[in-house]
Amino acid sequence: MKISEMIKSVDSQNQFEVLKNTYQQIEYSWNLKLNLSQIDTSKIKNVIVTGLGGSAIGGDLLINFLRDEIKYPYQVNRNYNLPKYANENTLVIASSYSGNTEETVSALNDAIKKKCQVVCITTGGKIENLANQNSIPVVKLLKGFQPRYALYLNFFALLKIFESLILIDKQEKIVQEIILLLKQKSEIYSKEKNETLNLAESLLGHTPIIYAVSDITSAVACRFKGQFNENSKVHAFYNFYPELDHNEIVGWESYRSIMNFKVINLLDETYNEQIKKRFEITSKLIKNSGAEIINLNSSEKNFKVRLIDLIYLGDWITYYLAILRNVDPTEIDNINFLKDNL
Ligand SMILES: O=P(O)(O)OC[C@H]1O[C@H](O)[C@H](O)[C@@H](O)[C@@H]1O
Repeated sequence: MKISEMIKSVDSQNQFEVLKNTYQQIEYSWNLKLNLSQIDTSKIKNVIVTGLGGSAIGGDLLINFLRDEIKYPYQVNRNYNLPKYANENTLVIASSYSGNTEETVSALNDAIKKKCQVVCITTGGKIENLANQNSIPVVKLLKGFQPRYALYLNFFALLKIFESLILIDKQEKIVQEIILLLKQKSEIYSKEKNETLNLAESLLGHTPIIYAVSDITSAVACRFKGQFNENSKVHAFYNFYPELDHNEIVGWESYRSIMNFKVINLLDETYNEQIKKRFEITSKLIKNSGAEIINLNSSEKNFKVRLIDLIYLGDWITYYLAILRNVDPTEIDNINFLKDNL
């Protein structure tokens, strides 16, 4: 059966179109007119982004994206409460696409209690209500997406907040480059035959293990894993160099091919030379133990563009893996069951 026919029969909410139009999410968020006059930038000493799932990954991605630019201690919080140090000198960005994720609502309440300076990113829900009641600025996202498919809305809104508060330099040029790239890639990846579909085919029947590098490509690995879980409904695991060379590498000694792992190395030219060697040596050991490896990298010139290029690549691979496995890339039954029973 042709892939376009398979898509018609399993993709209930047309995520194919959502993926194709991803660049429009960036345009939307980047063109937002923000009013953040309540925030006193001179008081900010540290920043916390609080959220879960796709909304937390937006926060993680900022660490990778701005790794040479953020001048403040910065943390992503994925829990009901904020860390003890949060106070009036903390900028808290509460990020929830739906506005109803209970951990984020609770963390927002904590931020209000601790008198932090707060900005919310959401489409509405409880987060928007709480923000309105407490005169907190809200950056409103476009409605109608599954939260994880709205990562680009979320991430570029976050970036815009940083830029508007002059916590970082202007990002205009790079954002326009990214928009252009995703426009081009969307044409390629939506073709009947394309590399993301081939990669998905090569992963059928395997458990992906994604390896990246701390603080450089770590958010991309986390995104890949989450998308394999939620879109393709498979287990996936991720880890980072150099840490994995101090523990996980030993686990490969007892690997058996029946386990069907497939390693995805996320490579980048900016990695430290020793890190590159670590990838080579560790990959040799993995191959010797019987597992296959897929090397992925982006050939774009700019590091920030490469990061988004890889994220977009992963979004398509995990989407096609869902289609090939005949599972709906929208449905997340176990998460719904859990939420109904909490
Ligand atoms: O961004 P939010 O609406 O707070 O959602 C946060 C997360 O919640 C759920 O568990 C979804 O399945 C995830 O895909 C989502 O990223």
